[in-house]
Amino acid sequence: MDSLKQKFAEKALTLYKELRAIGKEHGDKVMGEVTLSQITGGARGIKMMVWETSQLDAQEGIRFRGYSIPEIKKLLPSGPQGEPLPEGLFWLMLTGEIPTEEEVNALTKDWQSRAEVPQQVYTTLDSLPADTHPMTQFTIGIMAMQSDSIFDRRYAEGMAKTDHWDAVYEDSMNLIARLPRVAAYIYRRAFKGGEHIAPDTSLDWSANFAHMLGSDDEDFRSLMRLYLTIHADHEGGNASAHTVNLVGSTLSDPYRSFAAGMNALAGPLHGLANQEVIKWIFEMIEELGTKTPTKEQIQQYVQETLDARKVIPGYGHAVLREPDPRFTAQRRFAEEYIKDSDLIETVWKIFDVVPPMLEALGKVKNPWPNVDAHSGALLVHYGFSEYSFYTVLFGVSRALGVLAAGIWTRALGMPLERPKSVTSDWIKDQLK
Ligand SMILES: CC(=O)SCCNC(=O)CCNC(=O)[C@H](O)C(C)(C)COP(=O)(O)OP(=O)(O)OC[C@H]1O[C@@H](n2cnc3c(N)ncnc32)[C@H](O)[C@@H]1OP(=O)(O)O
Ligand SMILES: O=C([O-])CC(=O)C(=O)O
Repeated sequence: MDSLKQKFAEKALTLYKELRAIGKEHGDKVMGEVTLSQITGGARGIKMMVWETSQLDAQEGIRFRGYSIPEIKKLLPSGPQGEPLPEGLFWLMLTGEIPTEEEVNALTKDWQSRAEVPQQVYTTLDSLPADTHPMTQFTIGIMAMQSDSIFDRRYAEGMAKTDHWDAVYEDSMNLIARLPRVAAYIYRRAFKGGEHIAPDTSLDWSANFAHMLGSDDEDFRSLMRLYLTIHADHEGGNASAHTVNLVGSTLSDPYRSFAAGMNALAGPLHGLANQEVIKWIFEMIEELGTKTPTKEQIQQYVQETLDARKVIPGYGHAVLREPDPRFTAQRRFAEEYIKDSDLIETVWKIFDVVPPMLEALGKVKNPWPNVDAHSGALLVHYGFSEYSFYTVLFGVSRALGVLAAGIWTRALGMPLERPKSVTSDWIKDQLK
């Protein structure tokens, strides 16, 4: 057994026993109550699952195993310019421990050894029109690998419940190892005439992904390390993570549950907002006829969007009530690495203009930017302006969190997820 799996197995067994005992002794303890507006309002704030890998605070933002983004940046093993390696975050999410450089290097090598993508994935992708949305290609590519599922095969062979986590671990590691190759293949066939770039196995997971996309720029590698780290996990209730959890709870294997989650990420109110943001900015620049719009011009354009009864993409959040620390981390990156970008200046001006306008509407609970408000402008700076691809990048990162959490969920023996729905008549009856 590799050292990560060994370490995880020890921790998971201890927590499994602990949770069982807690459940037995305190199972009836009331942990909250549910209001009518929560039932009709998208289940905001209802606690209904255990998610070990991260927890979100409305003010502070995400903490991975207790560590904030600035702490992660300081503590995790990093690339040459100091940006954290996502391999380290994956290790942390599975074990609760900050890994050593040696441990992270071993994980990089482990993923390299699993990264070969079966030929049928490329054949399947090649059969699709090249202009099929990259997120559609991504989920089809993932599903084309499903026949390789170790969980699926072992389940059919009669695997014991206590071994489920082990098979999910193997599938998850294989998926994470392969996803950059699948994603880069989609990018190059959709936008670079099918001229593919062979992997460079001397590089870490992020730098190799950057390389296969078409860039060996050291700054872009750093951006990818940061990007793939900060998008990885956002506790369990967000739409993509929750979908993975729900589908996985039926013992559908990691390929199927992850593909399902990616279809949730592809919605414009969730991960696809990253493409919507840059599309909205490009349209604004075109309409105004200037790459350096003033705050007054931006204000006017925001008003037009609101008047057309559309949302301002990249702003607002279901949980956060302060600027997203993932937005701030990207801003800091831009301040450090990028000088004189009109587009990034525009993103910052939008940040000055939008919040008071949303606040003035009197209904928006969070007027601040989320992670998607900044990411596109950074990618455009490094030459990646094909914004329909952006959510695939998000998905590659999100795999780290949802698959790590999925391993935990199986190790803790969590049951089939099945919350309760009610009819409007039932609600009216309750109010009588
Ligand atoms: C990675 C991520 O998923 S981060 C989120 C990415 N999504 C976006 O950026 C899309 C734009 N933002 C939004 O649509 C929302 O803020 C969401 C979907 C993120 C959160 O939705 P909710 O939790 O329902 O937000 P909230 O409770 O504040 O919504 C109340 C009202 O404000 C509106 N509102 C919220 N955000 C915005 C916005 N950015 N622009 C305009 N109106 C907004 C809602 O549409 C809703 O209007 P309604 O009552 O007329 O239907
Ligand atoms: O937490 C949410 O609801 C959405 C989000 O920011 C994410 O999934 O990264």
